[in-house]
Amino acid sequence: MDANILSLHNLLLDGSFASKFESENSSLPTVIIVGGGISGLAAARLLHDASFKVILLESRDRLGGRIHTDYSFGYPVDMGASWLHGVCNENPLAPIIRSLGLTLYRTSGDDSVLYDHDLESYTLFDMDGHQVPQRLVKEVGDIFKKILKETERVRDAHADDMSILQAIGLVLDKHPELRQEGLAYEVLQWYICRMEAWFAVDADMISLKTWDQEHVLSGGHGLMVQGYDHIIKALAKDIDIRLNHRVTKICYGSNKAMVMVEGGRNFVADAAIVTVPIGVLKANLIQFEPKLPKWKVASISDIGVGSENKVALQFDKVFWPNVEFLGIVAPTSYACGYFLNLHKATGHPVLVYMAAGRFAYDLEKLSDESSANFVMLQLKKMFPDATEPVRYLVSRWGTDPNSLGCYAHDVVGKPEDVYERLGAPLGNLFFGGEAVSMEHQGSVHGAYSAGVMAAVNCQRHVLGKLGRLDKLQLLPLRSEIVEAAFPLQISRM
Ligand SMILES: Cc1cc2nc3c(=O)[nH]c(=O)nc-3n(C[C@H](O)[C@H](O)[C@H](O)COP(=O)(O)OP(=O)(O)OC[C@H]3O[C@@H](n4cnc5c(N)ncnc54)[C@H](O)[C@@H]3O)c2cc1C
Repeated sequence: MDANILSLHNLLLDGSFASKFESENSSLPTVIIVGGGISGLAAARLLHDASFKVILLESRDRLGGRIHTDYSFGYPVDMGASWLHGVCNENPLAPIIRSLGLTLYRTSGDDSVLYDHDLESYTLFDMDGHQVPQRLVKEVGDIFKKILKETERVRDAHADDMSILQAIGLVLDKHPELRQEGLAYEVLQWYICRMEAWFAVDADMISLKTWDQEHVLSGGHGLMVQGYDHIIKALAKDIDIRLNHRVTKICYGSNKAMVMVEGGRNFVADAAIVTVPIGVLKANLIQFEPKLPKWKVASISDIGVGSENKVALQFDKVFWPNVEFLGIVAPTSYACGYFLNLHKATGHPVLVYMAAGRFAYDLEKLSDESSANFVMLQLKKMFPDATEPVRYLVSRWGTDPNSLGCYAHDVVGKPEDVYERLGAPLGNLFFGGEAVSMEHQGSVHGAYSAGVMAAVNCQRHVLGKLGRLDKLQLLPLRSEIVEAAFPLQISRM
């Protein structure tokens, strides 16, 4: 018997059918969306605008997921995503950003070896607080580029994948002239630290085969000056959203989908779209009935997830130089650190310390106060006269049960088709979320596109079942958003 029917049958038998279901007494096609991040909201928006009845279930008491704009400093500070990667009209988020009139502060142009920053936008310090000469920063940056270029030869020479750290080791064995010593070695470690931040894992976990294979959108990288959550609010307008609804079980198949939440309430619809983070899927926090097939389970375990955390410090006055990034170099990439200077982009006296990979997980072992103290020690190395922060915020993306990591990455030796398998629908169950994005995992625009794609596939499936395919509507957004013709507003002071 179909698992859905079996579940319904069991509920009828124990007499709890009527009380347990929030049944949709409507002739409209119905879809339940699990997760209220950008991906779930993009899916909800599309289906709502296509006249579907949509219910979005979100476990937290807020929307946005890994987009979290905090206002407790009195102005927006993004504790999750903060950059638009690809400041160009091809970015699927560009129409919404334009229509909302949001400003972007561009921190790098195309092809920066630091991904989201230009080489010259940094001021680096050594562990004793001495500023690293800018000439050295630039020279080592160019050497780092050469080393990375040489890793392409290592890739060509080896059929099996290896970590980028291993490949860098092989390059330095073959080209001892590229080896660095003393302060230059520490600056090189700092570049590796920045690379680790992009993937949110340490260099021994970054895949040599795929690290540079992403088709990065053009236009460089821009900070969302007014905060990312304006996009969330715009997408959420008029959607039936149920906060504090943690989904524990999803029954799917060929007829109805049934979604159960903590506390025993159930929701039934024609289909469901799951957009919870890959970390949540990995931890089996949601039970599926029937069980997910082996190939789907394997895709979940074959996709990696890393962590990144931020400690945002608000000061009463600015005591640091007017550069975009302040960094500390150290003998290992683990011990290197850096601060994003929000003052440069927003005018607010805020520094955001960013930690990635194993260090991000280790930081979560500390209390908020200890994290802030640790970060202040780093800052005081650079600026002995640094004042104490007025307020601070600390993220915990790695251990928060609603995220369990920051975003997906390719593991070393990644099987070819993991993302296709993760995204493949199962009957009336569809998968969205950043990890499903074929080309842009780990990004807001990738998550958005994955949500749109899941909604389009879901819409086709449901209308096909109802014999109403003529009603298929592929418009990804409300027409007033799509038609907004303002240019992207980009600045760099
Ligand atoms: C620190 C950090 C920095 C980042 N920086 C950038 C950046 O600068 N630029 C960029 O493009 N990307 C960045 N990213 C990545 C980007 O934030 C994500 O790729 C994107 O926001 C993911 O969206 P999503 O909808 O797929 O997932 P999420 O936003 O995580 O949404 C999933 C939702 O599901 C909910 N949920 C979980 N479990 C359940 C359950 N059982 N039942 C119901 N709901 C549940 C969660 O609460 C969450 O709201 C960053 C991420 C982090 C953590």
